[in-house]
Amino acid sequence: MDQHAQPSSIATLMEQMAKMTSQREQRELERALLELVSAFLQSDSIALYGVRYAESLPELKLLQVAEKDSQISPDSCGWLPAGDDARKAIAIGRDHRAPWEYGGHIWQVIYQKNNIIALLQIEHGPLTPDELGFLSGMVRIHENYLRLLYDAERDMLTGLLNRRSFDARLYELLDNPDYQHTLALVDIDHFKLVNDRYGHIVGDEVLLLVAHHMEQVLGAHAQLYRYGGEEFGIILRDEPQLAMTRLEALRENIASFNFPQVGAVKISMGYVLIGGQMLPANVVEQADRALYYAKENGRNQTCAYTQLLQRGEIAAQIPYEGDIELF
Ligand SMILES: Nc1nc2c(ncn2[C@@H]2O[C@H](COP(=O)(O)OP(=O)(O)OP(=O)(O)O)[C@@H](O)[C@H]2O)c(=O)[nH]1
Repeated sequence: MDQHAQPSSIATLMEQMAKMTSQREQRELERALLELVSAFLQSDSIALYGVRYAESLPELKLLQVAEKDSQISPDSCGWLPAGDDARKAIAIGRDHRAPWEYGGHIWQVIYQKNNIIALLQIEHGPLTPDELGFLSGMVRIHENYLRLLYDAERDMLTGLLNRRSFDARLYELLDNPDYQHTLALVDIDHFKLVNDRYGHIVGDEVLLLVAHHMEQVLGAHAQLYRYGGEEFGIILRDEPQLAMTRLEALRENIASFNFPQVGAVKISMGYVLIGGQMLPANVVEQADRALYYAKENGRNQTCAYTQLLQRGEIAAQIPYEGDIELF
């Protein structure tokens, strides 16, 4: 800790707190939390790590760092197995959510929906009761805002990302194409029949289970969205050939599952490489046309827009040139 640093005034802290609670994006919210804690504790080094589990062992990824003269860029850091101190802090954080001092650091876990998703590591000596209370309170406020952000971007029924997040992600990908991505649209076959025969609640259960299978089969390779109704969107970090293999694995996985009460449920999919299209609406339209073809030609299959085009099965799409979208 810097012995000569002046404690921040209440006015400065309130301003920092207002800044934190005005954030609408997770990374900005985390950045503001670090600034606030840094202003209050006058610590020379604070790091925020993301936490995930690989075969029940915690792994950490540096998300944000507030450090004097730091050369570290969080963007260059990947997931690494948690060190002994961090592992201990996470284990203690499961029962004890208050800040905890160990090995010259203060550790504080951050929860989201009963899971530890992040870990604060603050270089600091033992905290006074006031400092402990402040840090604890700030982290609770941060968690409340994380929850609001989480709910705003998710679908209530399936827990997948919602349509709003889908649109935002497509804009992002078309604006900054980094490496290849594929968009697939998924539609449950004859889903109306499920609702008609077994009722809406069973229909909801089918949607939930389909989402669960998507997470199980594609979770590590794709972002999953509930696009609307019984339709899902998948953005795969793969070129179309590999995407096809993964999508077929999903289709077969769902087709072989015995859905409670309903029995067999099938899905149809259409996909396209993201890139070169002018607007998100063009990408969606291309995937949708491949999906429509799959539906019209037997269902329970996966169709590629580009292949259908090359084979002359569908006509080329006329891009929406007049569709001016201002963002
Ligand atoms: N249970 C439930 N049903 C939904 C939900 N959203 C949309 N649906 C139903 O999904 C069904 C979609 O039916 P259709 O668009 O006719 O398509 P389909 O029966 O799946 O037939 P194909 O797509 O042609 O194979 C309708 O019955 C909607 O009421 C939901 O959140 N829960």
